[in-house]
Amino acid sequence: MEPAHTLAAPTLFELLLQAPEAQVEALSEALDALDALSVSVTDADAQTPVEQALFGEPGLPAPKAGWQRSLVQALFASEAAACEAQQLLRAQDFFEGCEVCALRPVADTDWVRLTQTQFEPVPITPSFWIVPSWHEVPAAALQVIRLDPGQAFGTGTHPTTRMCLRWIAQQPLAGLRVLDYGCGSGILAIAAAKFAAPLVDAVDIDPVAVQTAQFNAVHNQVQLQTGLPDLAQGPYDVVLANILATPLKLMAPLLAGLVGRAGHLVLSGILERQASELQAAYAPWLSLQIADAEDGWVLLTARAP
Ligand SMILES: C[S@@+](CC[C@H](N)C(=O)[O-])C[C@H]1O[C@@H](n2cnc3c(N)ncnc32)[C@H](O)[C@@H]1O
Repeated sequence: MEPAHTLAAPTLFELLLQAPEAQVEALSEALDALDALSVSVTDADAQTPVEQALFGEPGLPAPKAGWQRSLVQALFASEAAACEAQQLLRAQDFFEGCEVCALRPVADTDWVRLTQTQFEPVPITPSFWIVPSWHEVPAAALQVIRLDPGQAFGTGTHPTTRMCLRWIAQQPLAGLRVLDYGCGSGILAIAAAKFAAPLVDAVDIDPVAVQTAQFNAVHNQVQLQTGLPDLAQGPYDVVLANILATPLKLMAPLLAGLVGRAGHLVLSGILERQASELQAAYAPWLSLQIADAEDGWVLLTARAP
């Protein structure tokens, strides 16, 4: 078994938010997208005279996602991930009316067990799997990325990552130059290299993600050029970016400008209801279409002329 370098940190970090009922669902989905290990919602007014009970019919889900004032607790594997989630959430339109109550370490005495039980091998296609280092490779897995959950987003368990991976697995990438913008763990860049792309750049604003991507590339026997965003110098045949909708909108001129002639732009991290805003933001350069959808998230792709 390979050493699981990312399991060394014994502490989880809690991001505690207060949110009005209408925002709880969007907030929980976004925390999930930001690689929270778990998200739980409780009544902010519990044990007070205005406490509300939420009862569903027996056998049916609760009638609402949250209480009038909900406490949303998300656990992260690192302080950096919790801080980044906080910053990205603050920039989202649905954060209005929400507030951050705490960002603090929480003791976790059985982190290895918790992590290992939460991350099983993930099939992307019947023959392409993401497999943690402590698992045997499933017999059906002909193409494999070995990846452990750690300090950077991207384990293959989230729909936004899975949709990008499915897209990569369907493309003839031989001879193409690929950029993974916002690489996190490097999972998309590693997949592109495994699916025959000869030149792959992976960039992130978070230096820990850059390091993690390089570590994961070495452990998967692929070559990536990793670095901070300045490393990205177009034109690329494929630009992949799985970031949230607000930063993707702001980065429209930059990302569209990195795509070469007949190149592909692949954007993820976008909720269904945000697709048209993104299409409008990129319209001066590229015509984004919905190429895939999963659990309320969409994958938007465009081909340059
Ligand atoms: C949702 S994670 C995606 C990770 C991985 N590519 C995947 O698909 O699972 C988004 C990543 O984008 C990075 N990021 C956020 N804003 C960025 C920006 N303006 N420039 C570069 N990277 C950014 C974050 O640090 C984070 O690692």
